[in-house]
Amino acid sequence: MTKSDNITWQNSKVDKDQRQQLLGHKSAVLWFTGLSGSGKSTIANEVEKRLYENQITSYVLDGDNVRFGLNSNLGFSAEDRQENIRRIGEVSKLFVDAGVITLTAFISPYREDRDNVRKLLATDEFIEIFVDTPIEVCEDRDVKQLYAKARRGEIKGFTGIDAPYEAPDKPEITVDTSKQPLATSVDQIMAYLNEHDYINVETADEV
Ligand SMILES: Nc1ncnc2c1ncn2[C@@H]1O[C@H](COP(=O)(O)OS(=O)(=O)O)[C@@H](OP(=O)(O)O)[C@H]1O
Ligand SMILES: Nc1ncnc2c1ncn2[C@@H]1O[C@H](COP(=O)(O)OP(=O)(O)O)[C@@H](O)[C@H]1O
Repeated sequence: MTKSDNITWQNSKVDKDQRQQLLGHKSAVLWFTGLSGSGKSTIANEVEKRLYENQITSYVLDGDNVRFGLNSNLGFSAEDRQENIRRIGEVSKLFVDAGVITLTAFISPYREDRDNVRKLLATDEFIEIFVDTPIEVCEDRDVKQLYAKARRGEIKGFTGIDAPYEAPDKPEITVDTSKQPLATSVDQIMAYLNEHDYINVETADEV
């Protein structure tokens, strides 16, 4: 649905398949979801590094960073989170069309919002990665001291404390950073990409 009248879709002369051929690998979104502090950014950035070292074009869209720019007019109400994820879904689709392996690190707490992004893309272009780290571990880490603030009532509607997190039903990949080291999660994701023919990387490197 669009608010604008009198707009026409403009076809390009170079298509996604050609861009993928040029880059030498398929494109897709690696959609990380999980609580604040679960490890989304850490893993996404390490996977990006590993892909780069293997000459694979990738890009990380990160919750905090995108909220400084594109989504600076959005807060943390359910409606704003929905719009946040909708926009990131659309941006991810553009990146995938450009041939890039796109990694997104957003809490994306609502199942319906994530499923709407899945619907925007082809079946094999959306890879949901559930960073299933228990809240006790996230809260214990409290990287940004936000859980402490939320417990003191200084932040309202904090995910996992007084705002919901809906876990995925059937994520393509699940990692629990309280049970496995960073390198194992990175290997697991690289292996998935290799096994499903997104990339063709000979051996796993050290993280
Ligand atoms: N109320 C509330 N709830 C959850 N998180 C909060 C909140 N306020 C600020 N923050 C900080 O914002 C980061 C989450 O932004 P996202 O864009 O990923 O959130 S969402 O997907 O729209 O739910 C999140 O970053 P991460 O820790 O990287 O997940 C927090 O640092
Ligand atoms: N096995 C692990 N995998 C990923 N992160 C880990 C692990 N163990 C500890 N951490 C730490 O947990 C924190 C996760 O923070 P971050 O990646 O910013 O999470 P998120 O993006 O989900 O908010 C980082 O400080 C990271 O160093």
